[in-house]
Amino acid sequence: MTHFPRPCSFPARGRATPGPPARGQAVARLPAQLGPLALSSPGKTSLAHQFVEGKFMDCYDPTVESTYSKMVMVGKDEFHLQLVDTAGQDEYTILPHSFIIGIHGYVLVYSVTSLRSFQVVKTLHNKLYESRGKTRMPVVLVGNKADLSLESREVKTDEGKKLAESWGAIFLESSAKESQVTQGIFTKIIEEIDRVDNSYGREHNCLLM
Ligand SMILES: Nc1nc2c(ncn2[C@@H]2O[C@H](COP(=O)(O)OP(=O)(O)OP(=O)(O)O)[C@@H](O)[C@H]2O)c(=O)[nH]1
Repeated sequence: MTHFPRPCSFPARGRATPGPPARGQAVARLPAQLGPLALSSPGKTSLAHQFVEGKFMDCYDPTVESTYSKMVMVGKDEFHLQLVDTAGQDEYTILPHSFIIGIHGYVLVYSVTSLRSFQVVKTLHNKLYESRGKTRMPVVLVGNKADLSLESREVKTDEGKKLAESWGAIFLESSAKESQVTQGIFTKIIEEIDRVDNSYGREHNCLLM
């Protein structure tokens, strides 16, 4: 039997379009797959919510677009992370400029229980890479819902690992139910943004420091 998660009782998440990033801000996006049904939704909002609020939401509303803000300490440095949780994507989505301009890094989320979501992140990565002029881009690939039973798994850990390797990206499996694992995703993307940015040279350092 197909299980549809209950809708969230609070008002649907609204649109909050981010402005250009200020100095010292790191902006990360979570584009993922189109999710008219919760079953095909990999858990971007749940990860963002766990990261910012420290809670797991066991309900589902399709995301429009939301922006979260959080100060994050990585090592001795403090970052102001602006996080854009995007509406679900699919392989036919034409990426808007706002996905590219002023965005420092991407957390690409698929669900380990959905092969389709894995295929969609591949397409999304290609589109982002092309749109950004094939420059290095900080990416963390996340296989979410790893807490679900082995029988429901459609993407093996190794497949995720290999894909991330082929991109030169970081790979993690996660469960939005687990606070520490979720925090780890955002620490990694900040470290990755910092690493890639530093390797460009001093001028770009200014944007992040
Ligand atoms: N078991 C389990 N369920 C999860 C996890 N992450 C999210 N979910 C559930 O999956 C459903 C969809 O989660 P969302 O966070 O709304 O997914 P989304 O990617 O933002 O979805 P769209 O807005 O459609 O793009 C919800 O019912 C969540 O409770 C997880 O790590 N484990």
